[in-house]
Amino acid sequence: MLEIKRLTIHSKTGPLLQDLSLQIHSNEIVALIGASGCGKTSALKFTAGILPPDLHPEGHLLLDGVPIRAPHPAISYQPQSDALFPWLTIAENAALGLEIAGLSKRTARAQVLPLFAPFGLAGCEGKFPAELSGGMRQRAAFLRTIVQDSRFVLLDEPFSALDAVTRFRMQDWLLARLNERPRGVLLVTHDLHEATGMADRILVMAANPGRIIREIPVTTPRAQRSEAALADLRATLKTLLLKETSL
Ligand SMILES: Nc1ncnc2c1ncn2[C@@H]1O[C@H](COP(=O)(O)OP(=O)(O)OP(=O)(O)O)[C@@H](O)[C@H]1O
Repeated sequence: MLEIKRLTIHSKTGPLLQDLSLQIHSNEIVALIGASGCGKTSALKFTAGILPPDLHPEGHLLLDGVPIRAPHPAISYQPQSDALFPWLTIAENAALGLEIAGLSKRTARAQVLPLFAPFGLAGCEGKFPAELSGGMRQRAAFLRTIVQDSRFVLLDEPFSALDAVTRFRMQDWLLARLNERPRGVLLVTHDLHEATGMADRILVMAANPGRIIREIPVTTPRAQRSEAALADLRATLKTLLLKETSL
């Protein structure tokens, strides 16, 4: 189990997050939703060990009950921006995490290449990020994260740049993959269909300072998650989010 315990993140202007605690088991998808700016990305960056130096975290990260320091090999992270290196090809970018983990260039490449076709990236292996659409770059970043095969995966709006059909395909691919190889996933999303369709539990955040205000289990089995079956849950989430967001 991966656990964030009593996390407060201080900035120059006050706390961004206040006393946030959450757990992710190694075989579940936990969705994190909340208004823009409530601190979802900051919580993920803390867990990935890449908070900017002007933010000061106070709290604990535990893996199976043992305190760890991030970055940690059991945790991989897909940032909101694709963060691909512009001077590397898509195949080189995708293989980078594996190479950093110690695999040879050749082995890393052999592991990433089979995923290019199912991710709709066949033929893009030798291209540079600037030659791809935003949606293709996002899928390349997803590929780079998923091939690391870590026990825990942090995904920050991983499918936000994809057209509806491609998004469904990637969501289905991820669910099938997790079925084969269970992993713990923390999924930040603004898409209530994505949250209710994919997650085992949904954590709802409020802002100023960022904190979790509700935890809602999604009890409908995945095979039965039709639009109609999830309508009430989405309505509840929408009401909660509207209450917490004043424009
Ligand atoms: N380095 C920083 N210094 C000061 N404040 C920051 C810093 N980074 C982010 N913030 C602020 O922290 C708050 C939370 O930002 P964060 O990106 O975590 O929110 P979010 O919920 O992921 O938003 P979105 O849904 O728009 O991606 C915002 O008000 C943001 O302006």
